Amino acid sequence: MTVDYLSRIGNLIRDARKHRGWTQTQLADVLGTSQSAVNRIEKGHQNLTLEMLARIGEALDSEIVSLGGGPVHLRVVGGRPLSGSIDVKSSKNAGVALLCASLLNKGRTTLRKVARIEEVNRLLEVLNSIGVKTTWLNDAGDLEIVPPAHLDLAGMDAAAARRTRSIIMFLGPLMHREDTFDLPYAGGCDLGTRTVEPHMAALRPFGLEIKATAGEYHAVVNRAISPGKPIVLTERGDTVTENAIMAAARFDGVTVIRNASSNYMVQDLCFYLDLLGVRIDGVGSTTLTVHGVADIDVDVDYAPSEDPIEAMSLLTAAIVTSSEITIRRVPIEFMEIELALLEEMGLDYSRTDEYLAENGRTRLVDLTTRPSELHAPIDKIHPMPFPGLNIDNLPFFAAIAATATGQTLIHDWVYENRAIYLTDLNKLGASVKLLDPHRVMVEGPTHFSGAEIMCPPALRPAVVTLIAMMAAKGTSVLRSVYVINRGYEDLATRLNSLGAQIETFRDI
Ligand SMILES: CC(=O)N[C@H]1[C@@H](OP(=O)(O)OP(=O)(O)OC[C@H]2O[C@@H](n3ccc(=O)[nH]c3=O)[C@H](O)[C@@H]2O)O[C@H](CO)[C@@H](O)[C@@H]1O
Ligand SMILES: C=C(OP(=O)(O)O)C(=O)O
Repeated sequence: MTVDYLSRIGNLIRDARKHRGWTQTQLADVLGTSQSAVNRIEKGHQNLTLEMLARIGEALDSEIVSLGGGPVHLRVVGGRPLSGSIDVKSSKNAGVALLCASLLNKGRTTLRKVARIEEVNRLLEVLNSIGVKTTWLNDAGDLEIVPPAHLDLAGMDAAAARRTRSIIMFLGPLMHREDTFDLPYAGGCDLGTRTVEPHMAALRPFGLEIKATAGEYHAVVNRAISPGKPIVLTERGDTVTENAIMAAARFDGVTVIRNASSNYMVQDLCFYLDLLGVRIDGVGSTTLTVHGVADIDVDVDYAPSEDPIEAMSLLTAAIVTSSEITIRRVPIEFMEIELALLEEMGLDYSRTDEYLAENGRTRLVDLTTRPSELHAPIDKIHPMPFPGLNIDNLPFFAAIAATATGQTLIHDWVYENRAIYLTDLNKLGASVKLLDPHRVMVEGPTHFSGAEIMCPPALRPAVVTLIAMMAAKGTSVLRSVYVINRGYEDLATRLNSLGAQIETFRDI
């Protein structure tokens, strides 16, 4: 290996170790070596065997290099303006909720234009392993789901289940089918600890008791227990609301859920359940009244709405590359605050009149961006449960703030371990200062320049890094991008259709 290659690998190992939150000593302990050896490796001063590389990759849960069949990387030639139009795809978060909700129905569910993303693939693997028949009907992403009379829960593909957090949404539907069942712990992005306690509290009034031991949730349903009063969620979380709704959907009675999330994926779930005969009053508000039905056996066809987070991602790509593009099919109700803030920062754009999504409910517009001189907002930027600036859209403001003149404070109060990944933008020439685990100060404007970076193990920060690379002069490499494919379908190809130059590659 040449010295240059060794130092590149060393940098990737250092990034992967830091993403894990480990010190050099912690990594050394796992590898059975010394801290000084790890230090030499990271500096590129140590020859490495392939075996050692594989052990490091395993320890850090991040394949540093691989031979064929391994992780996918992206090579980005930046500094190219974008042009043309692009359609927003349906959302990951409605997609996964509806896959879980299909378990409430004995009949066939057909979902239209489901985003073909890794998160969906993992859930399909889980569903198939327990006996659910799923078929992609065409290239448009129409998906047919036919549940079996009896689920084979013992056959569950635990490895696939552990790679998603969405598996947590099996709790609500499964409690109607089984008296006892086990589920692997929910996984997903590395964003710090994400509690499941609110899920347990929301489902307890329906008689579901969950014990967590040895990497599994053990669920027992006591059918003598039913909610006698409104269920008050302790957090206005999206998946916890969905679990409560799915528990209520087949509870033979009326359930009131307060402090419910009214976010986009919750609305899609309610619209789907409506087609199944479950009436839900208050959709779009924080009090939902669910009129459950004990048995659901309906052949149903539903088209989940477009993804506001993908819309924000595309908008960010346009802003940081100073481009004029049209983003079609933007679910405007879930982007209004983001757009209001961007207007305040000086974004010049236009929008069409509203039209309806295929679900007949969600309001869409097309947005056309124009190159703009942005300035930092006066106040800090922070997310809130809907209606607020979307929690998943917050990271995009780091890249936008980096192109704006002045200092922007971004406060990510929600996730314990997400703001830190935004400092990866510094490798591309930005000035992002981590003030504490939840706040970063971004100083712009930035002239991004290319770099090789290990993908942060969190979806949105990873896409923010990719987008900054599109604005960076020169060539960048983003390594191990599974996490991006978890939430975006064919992102590189679709950005290329707008004029980006992103090549997908693997190691030899
Ligand atoms: C499959 C899916 O739909 N995933 C979304 C869902 O995950 P999900 O619903 O699983 O989100 P979590 O329950 O993990 O909530 C995210 C974090 O926010 C905190 N929290 C949330 C609400 C609240 O009122 N107070 C509070 O403190 C939670 O403690 C947690 O730390 O919602 C998240 C927050 O919008 C999004 O990032 C995810 O994309
Ligand atoms: C955190 C996210 O999703 P998940 O709940 O799937 O981890 C996200 O979409 O940014």
